[in-house]
Amino acid sequence: MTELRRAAGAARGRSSVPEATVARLPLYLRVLTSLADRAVRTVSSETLAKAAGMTSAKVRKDLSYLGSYGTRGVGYDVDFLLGRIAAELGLTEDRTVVLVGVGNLGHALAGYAGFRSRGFRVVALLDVDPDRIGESVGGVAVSPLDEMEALVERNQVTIGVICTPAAAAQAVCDRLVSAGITSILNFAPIALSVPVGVDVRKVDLAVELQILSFHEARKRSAPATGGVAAPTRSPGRRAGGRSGESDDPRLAMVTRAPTGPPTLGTRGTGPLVGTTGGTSGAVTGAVTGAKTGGEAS
Ligand SMILES: NC(=O)c1ccc[n+]([C@@H]2O[C@H](COP(=O)([O-])OP(=O)(O)OC[C@H]3O[C@@H](n4cnc5c(N)ncnc54)[C@H](O)[C@@H]3O)[C@@H](O)[C@H]2O)c1
Repeated sequence: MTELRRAAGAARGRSSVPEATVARLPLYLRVLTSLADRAVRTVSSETLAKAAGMTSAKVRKDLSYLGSYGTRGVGYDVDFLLGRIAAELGLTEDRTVVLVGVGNLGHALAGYAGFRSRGFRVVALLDVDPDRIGESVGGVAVSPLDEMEALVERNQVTIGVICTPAAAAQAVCDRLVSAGITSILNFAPIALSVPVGVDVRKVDLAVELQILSFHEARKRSAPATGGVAAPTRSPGRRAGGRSGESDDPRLAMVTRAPTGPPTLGTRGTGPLVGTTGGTSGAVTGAVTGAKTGGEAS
């Protein structure tokens, strides 16, 4: 706890950290958490890089933004680094979440234990279907949509998850924003409009599959040597480490054709492949970049 307080204090005085680095912090957090669980006290940038699927140079650069330079020959203090990253990501306090639309997807998400273990507490489930009201999912009872405002206020919720059909999503979003929600995770296949100051992230697994399909197609059309397509390598293990390396951790777990695809969208806004570090498990990949006052397409 002292470690966390120290880290939170340091975070308050921080300079701005690049968005690409912020996107990689959940990956480091996951690796460090696993090391801490095994009572590992220090870690080298090389070990961290290998586990997170990127180069050690990038790890060192990223961590330098947090004021963590490590000790030569020793590495980084795992607990301290955990605290710094948690502070940077605002994870030193639990976040409450409201989920709207408790159908197939909403059920799966609401019952996902990984949210709580990472500091996200689903405190309210909302739906319009009278048959769902009162049902308990993950220990939380489904409430009527009409109770949204009261539940958001009572639980000081700032994050909303939308799992409704697309046709209902914008209205639900507007209502969430009016109720005080300032961050939205949208699963509905629709681009949401939100006022400035509200962040939206969109998850679309179909986009992920389409991108995997793209890579499958490229693998097949890649020039074969002796009848075998050239091997693909993960960015983190690429010799030299630089060529084709992405700043986005969502690409870190993807094997790609050696030449890499042409632009698949603007970094941070386009569809990217892989597993998002902060949302692995029930929510994987397909998270488009967050934008203040609008949704990435
Ligand atoms: N992003 C992805 O990768 C992904 C994957 C699967 C589904 N989806 C999308 O997620 C959404 C939910 O899919 P599903 O399979 O769970 O559908 P579903 O029909 O099983 O569930 C939708 C739920 O939303 C509720 N609902 C409808 N209108 C509402 C409103 N105005 N307010 C509150 N609740 C409302 C319904 O009563 C229902 O319980 C859909 O938009 C679907 O396209 C996205």
